[in-house]
Amino acid sequence: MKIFSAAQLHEADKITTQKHNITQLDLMERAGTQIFNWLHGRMQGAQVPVHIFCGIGNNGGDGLVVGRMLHEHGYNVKIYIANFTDKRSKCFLVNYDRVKDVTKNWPTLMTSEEDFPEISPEDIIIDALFGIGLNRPPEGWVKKLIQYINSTKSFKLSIDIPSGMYADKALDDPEAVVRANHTLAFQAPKLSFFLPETGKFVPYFEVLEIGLDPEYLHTTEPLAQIIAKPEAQQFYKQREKYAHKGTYGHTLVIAGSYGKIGAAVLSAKASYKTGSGLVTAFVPECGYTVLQTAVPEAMTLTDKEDDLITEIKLDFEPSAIAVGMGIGTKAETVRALEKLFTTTKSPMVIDADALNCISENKSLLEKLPELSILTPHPGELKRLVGDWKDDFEKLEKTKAFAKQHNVIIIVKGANTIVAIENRLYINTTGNPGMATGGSGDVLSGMIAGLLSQGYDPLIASVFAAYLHGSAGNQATHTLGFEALTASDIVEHIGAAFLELFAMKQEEDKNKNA
Ligand SMILES: NC(=O)C1=CN([C@@H]2O[C@H](COP(=O)(O)OP(=O)(O)OC[C@H]3O[C@@H](n4cnc5c(N)ncnc54)[C@H](OP(=O)(O)O)[C@@H]3O)[C@@H](O)[C@H]2O)[C@@H](O)CC1
Ligand SMILES: [K+]
Repeated sequence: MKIFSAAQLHEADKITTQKHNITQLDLMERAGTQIFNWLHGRMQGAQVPVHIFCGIGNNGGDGLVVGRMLHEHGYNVKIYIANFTDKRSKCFLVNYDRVKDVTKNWPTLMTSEEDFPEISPEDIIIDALFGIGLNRPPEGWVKKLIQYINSTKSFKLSIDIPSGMYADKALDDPEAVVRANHTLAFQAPKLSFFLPETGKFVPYFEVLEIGLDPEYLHTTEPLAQIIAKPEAQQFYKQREKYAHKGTYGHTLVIAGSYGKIGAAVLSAKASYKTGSGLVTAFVPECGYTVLQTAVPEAMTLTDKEDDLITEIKLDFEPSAIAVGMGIGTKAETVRALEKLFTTTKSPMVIDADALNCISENKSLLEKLPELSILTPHPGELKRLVGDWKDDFEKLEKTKAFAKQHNVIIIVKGANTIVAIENRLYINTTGNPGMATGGSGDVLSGMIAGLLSQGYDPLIASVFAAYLHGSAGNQATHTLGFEALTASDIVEHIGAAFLELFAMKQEEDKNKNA
């Protein structure tokens, strides 16, 4: 699924009305009807008081359509217009009149704090104050209204976007955003839903299709793309019946130093569990017995040094390499990395301390093989691309860095984001339990495991991020968040593959029935 900017959504709106010979009002009716259907399906006529707060733009117009339909269906609804300016939109005005046609309970015009209504904790609030047309932070009594809404214990449903938040830029005033329990976004989610500073205002959302012009949506380069189950299903390559272990590549995991050999164990195991035919771990001498015991399937090569990696000597050509987990940043290790980068042709995942080595020795960047995959957490990313003022600038800097150095960057976080050239892919799986030591080592091993099997670097990146989050989600079914460890993620990689097609099998069964 694609994510569009506010400007693109306005453009899509315009093109849809022109090409499909419908009016803006028809589109608003569609949008409002979708929200009404969502509510009606859940409320089933319940007489819970519903308070709809409308602005004077088209988001407010949507609120009026919902209010009219709720009235028509006998719901207990009260509509308020936050009358902060006289510049009401055309569609707002038409729908304002239409409400008056169906009820004597006319909308209340609010012009100051004195007009704020009483709201009980059991009531429902619908927030239609501002949509994607917000162009400055809400101020004065309108900001107070948002804070008043937030102070209630009522369930808050935002239409299209929580009012006070922009679709595609940083918040101006976090005190002036509706803290919605749920958001129903039209046609596509907004980029701000997925970034830490703004996403916290959108704990849950659903997308409602409103039939914007398919050609525009298909051909327009989006701000970002969402990787959810339908996309992940398409990435999967079926294994061949006559395959042998050589068919699925030989992954090399270069990891570990004294006290951090576990990073190599997790990564090597994850490569195997993701389907790599063979896995070799290259570790300092002190890791030999650990590896042979903890991952008997893996072959182990060791450095001449006991406690760190100083020279990577290989006796085979790896199909893919994951390097950096727990290796430290000593000068000898940096030299070993430099040699690796300049001599190897294998696709490569560069993680953790290897990234820190690069940050401290920027000349290494020029030596990276093309389309190497860098997997920084926020601290490592900052050391690579420099500081940022907000999440949106972080993405811009990341994209610029990826383009400049012809690499793929996987920004790890609640929504892991993959950047390549000017494009962004946002992962949707994962959970807070996965913020645990070793989780990243598992991801690196998984990406390399997919690379070894011939997945191209971009697909390996986005698919591994999806499977990694999905494995973490599977693990929570029996463990919850707190008890989840990186080893549990590894143990649930199989379940993540199975889950990928679980629904599809059900659908196929239904189709054949
Ligand atoms: N995408 C689609 O295809 C469809 C979209 N639809 C809906 O339209 C919504 C977008 O509507 P919209 O463009 O009218 O903007 P919206 O947010 O309602 O109003 C903003 C208005 O308020 C003003 N204003 C701005 N900031 C302000 C502030 N801080 N404090 C005070 N005033 C402020 C600003 O005017 P200004 O004062 O700047 O002249 C502007 O006029 C969208 O979210 C969705 O719900 C559906 O109906 C159908 C299909
Ligand atoms: K809203």
